[in-house]
Amino acid sequence: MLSVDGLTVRADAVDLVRDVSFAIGPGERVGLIGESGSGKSLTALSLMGLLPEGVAASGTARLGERDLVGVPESRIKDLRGRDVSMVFQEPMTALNPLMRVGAQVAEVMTLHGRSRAEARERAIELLARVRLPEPGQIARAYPHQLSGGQRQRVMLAIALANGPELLICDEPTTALDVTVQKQMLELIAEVAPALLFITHDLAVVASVCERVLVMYGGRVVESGPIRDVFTRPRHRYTEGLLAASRLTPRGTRLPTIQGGVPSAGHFPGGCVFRNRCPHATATCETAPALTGDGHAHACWHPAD
Ligand SMILES: Nc1ncnc2c1ncn2[C@@H]1O[C@H](COP(=O)(O)OP(=O)(O)OP(=O)(O)O)[C@@H](O)[C@H]1O
Repeated sequence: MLSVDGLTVRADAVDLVRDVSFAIGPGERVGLIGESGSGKSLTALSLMGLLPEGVAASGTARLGERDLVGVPESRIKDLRGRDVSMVFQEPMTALNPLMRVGAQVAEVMTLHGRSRAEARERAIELLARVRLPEPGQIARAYPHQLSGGQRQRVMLAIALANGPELLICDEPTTALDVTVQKQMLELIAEVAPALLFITHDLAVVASVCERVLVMYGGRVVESGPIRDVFTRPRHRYTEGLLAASRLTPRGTRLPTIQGGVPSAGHFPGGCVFRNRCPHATATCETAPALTGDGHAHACWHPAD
């Protein structure tokens, strides 16, 4: 459904993103990881027609039959927020502080042709869909009256308003505390029609996505199912990322605890794997007894 081929992003004759190709099918959740400056955001912004001035994309990106790259702003404007939409890291800068949130959710629908009455009604349904309590009341609130997590849910409601085929999230939970982050990640995984999810955090990508693309120096250096990439990384950069992450790298001999159940890691905010351990050979279970906070993660895989 989304098909990106040879995407290159350039500024002042310098390639910032080089020859990136990937596809995302309906319902698929794909992570885009890589260090700061590796080109993740520019890749995403290219698909939204939102590159900064002086930065240009070439190559092809198609959503179904529609071109996203190399088309005039007038054309991409019709697709943006309707067929493909994006949730950014900081909702406070994306929301209009002077406008009630219900009106902001409704606006993205009236811009794409819905009547005002219909848009207002649907805005409340959307606020309920992103699990905001008392959606009617929230609709009348201004952004500063909501918590960071609530504002991010409003952004998600806006992104979903026109029933997009693809949702792009760029570090959507980085600014949130761990418990709120976990709830938001679960919600995104549940509601995204198809997802491109950008993050620095490998544990987050393992909890939300089925497939992952690893960017380094503007290129995709590795891609595949999470399980394969995280257990058998082929690129040295991916190995380094895994070693530096909260995930246990392949081949680590894990301590045995409590009747022979070995533990792979402890995630204070909750087990991000929810029994879907990315290690190919792992048996995995949540083991509340381990720490008493209900969120220890027990996971075993053999050393080489
Ligand atoms: N407007 C611009 N003009 C020139 N170079 C830019 C511009 N925006 C970004 N870059 C450069 O392009 C490269 C990729 O940036 P990008 O924002 O896509 O990285 P990223 O992987 O998303 O990083 P982060 O995780 O920090 O957001 C970086 O080297 C950055 O400095």
